[in-house]
Amino acid sequence: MDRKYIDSVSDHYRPRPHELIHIDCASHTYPDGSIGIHDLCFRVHENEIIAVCGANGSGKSTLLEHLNGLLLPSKGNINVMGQRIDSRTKKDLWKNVGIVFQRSDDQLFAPTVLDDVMFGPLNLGMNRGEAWDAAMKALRVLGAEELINKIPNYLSGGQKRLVSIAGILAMKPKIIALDEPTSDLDPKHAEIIEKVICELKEKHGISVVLATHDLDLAARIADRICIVKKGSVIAEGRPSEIFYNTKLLEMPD
Ligand SMILES: Nc1ncnc2c1ncn2[C@@H]1O[C@H](COP(=O)(O)OP(=O)(O)OP(=O)(O)O)[C@@H](O)[C@H]1O
Repeated sequence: MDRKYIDSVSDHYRPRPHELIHIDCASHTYPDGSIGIHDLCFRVHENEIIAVCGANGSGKSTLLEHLNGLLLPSKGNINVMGQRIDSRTKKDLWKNVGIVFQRSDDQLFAPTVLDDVMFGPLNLGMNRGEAWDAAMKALRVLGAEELINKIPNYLSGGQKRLVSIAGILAMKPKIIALDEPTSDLDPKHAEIIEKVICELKEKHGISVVLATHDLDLAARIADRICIVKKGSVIAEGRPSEIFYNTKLLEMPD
């Protein structure tokens, strides 16, 4: 693995929180031969916010989709809470790891917001009463309960984002991955999403992995930043370690 750029000041001297996900991906190659990620090692610990940052096409979304087994390494392993994930076991992951996609339209399809948010819990085997409770609780956490009877298609971009997050939260996952959660949002909605991400960790003990181009957001809320370049993690550490590393910031794309 080419780790020559990895920041050696990383956090080996800090107490290690419990590891939830460990991805060791020698490569993920798409059917057309494009390499999405390679030589990449990525860990998610209990109760942390990780920001994955990098240029367009650097592999952020590909990495996120490995977190819940939506994609599997062509060569390599994923371990989630001690279980090795393969095509047979990946379904077990879906209740523990939820992904909110970059385009909310990819996720919303039911006739009403409530149906949409209840879909995941019902799919996990909750009865209608339990699914209703889980959906309403998730919508309340996001301050979006007044949207329950709306048609998802007609929501604003910010509302769609909130409902997409609610749909994942209602499944009570331990980890949530958010792909570009604040892109296309006005400052007010971006601020709501930022607050929600912090609360997911602080009040609900959920670990959050976000892929973002917004370095200010990453610096404000992440416990750890991973910089991805051309499919590999080239540096990781606390925001202060990453953003004061001028050598790293001056590296060309
Ligand atoms: N379905 C696919 N088929 C073929 N190649 C793909 C596919 N999805 C992604 N890729 C390729 O994999 C590489 C990584 O793409 P990825 O979408 O993970 O990057 P990203 O960092 O999320 O980009 P962006 O910031 O633009 O969303 C790119 O070269 C991309 O062209």
